Amino acid sequence: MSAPAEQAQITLQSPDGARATLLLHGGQLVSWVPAGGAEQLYLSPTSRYGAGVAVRGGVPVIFPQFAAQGDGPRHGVARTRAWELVQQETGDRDALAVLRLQDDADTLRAWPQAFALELTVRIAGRTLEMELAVENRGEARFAFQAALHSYWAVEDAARVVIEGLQDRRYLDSLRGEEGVQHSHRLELLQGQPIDRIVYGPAAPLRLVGLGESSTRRLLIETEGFDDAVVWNPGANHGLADLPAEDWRRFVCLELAQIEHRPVLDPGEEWVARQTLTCL
Ligand SMILES: O=P(O)(O)OC[C@H]1O[C@@H](O)[C@H](O)[C@@H](O)[C@@H]1O
Repeated sequence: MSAPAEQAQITLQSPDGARATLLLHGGQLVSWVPAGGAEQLYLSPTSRYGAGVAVRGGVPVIFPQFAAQGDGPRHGVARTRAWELVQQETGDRDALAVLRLQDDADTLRAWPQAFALELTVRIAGRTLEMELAVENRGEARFAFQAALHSYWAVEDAARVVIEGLQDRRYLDSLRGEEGVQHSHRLELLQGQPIDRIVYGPAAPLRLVGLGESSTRRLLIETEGFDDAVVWNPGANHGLADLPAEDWRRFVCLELAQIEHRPVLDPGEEWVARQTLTCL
């Protein structure tokens, strides 16, 4: 599914054939096709678009608040605003774009801090790199949360296994209970919702989709993000911007900074990355 043509978008194509599409709205990556591969991101065909709206799918940028863990808009102010393109380049082996968002009268009403975000997206071969930089451009210290809320396309969410979260403490956001995952593999339950914040996940993580004809493996590595979120709304989701059956079509595995909020003094910057490799 691609975003409507009237949405302002940037297309990246590396010489080896990898492709990606970013919307200026939300600075949101909505498509990544590695060289010789298939679409890796889920984008809801019934997503809404427009000012102030969150697009359902791709990789929304969550900042400065995760979910309802603060007084501001749910999942923050970055995913519902227009970003600007500040750089786009095609190299010998890669293609990249840098998008920027900074505070304005609207964001200051929602969160009274002067900030700048820069998102760098680079594709090459079967790899995608996303770097998020947060800068304090104001005169007061601030703390924040952030996440790259990635919707990975899968054949069947009920047949997905996530590896690499073993022995990690997690918060089950549906039950409000903490637990520890002991097993090496987290298997998603048939049609049941899952919503977990996993603290201090091991890197790398692996998302394994057991398809009818083949097994798909995505390797997820991070520098700078301490947490991960696993989310799927399950069969009875009731989400207006998601077709009833499409809970099967994706799993959100998001790298995030939730438990320990980075604190930035005026002029300071925080940077974190996620690198995906389609195995
Ligand atoms: O519907 P939203 O605001 O995009 O949020 C989707 C999901 O995002 C996940 O990151 C949260 O862990 C879930 O609790 C939430 O339901």
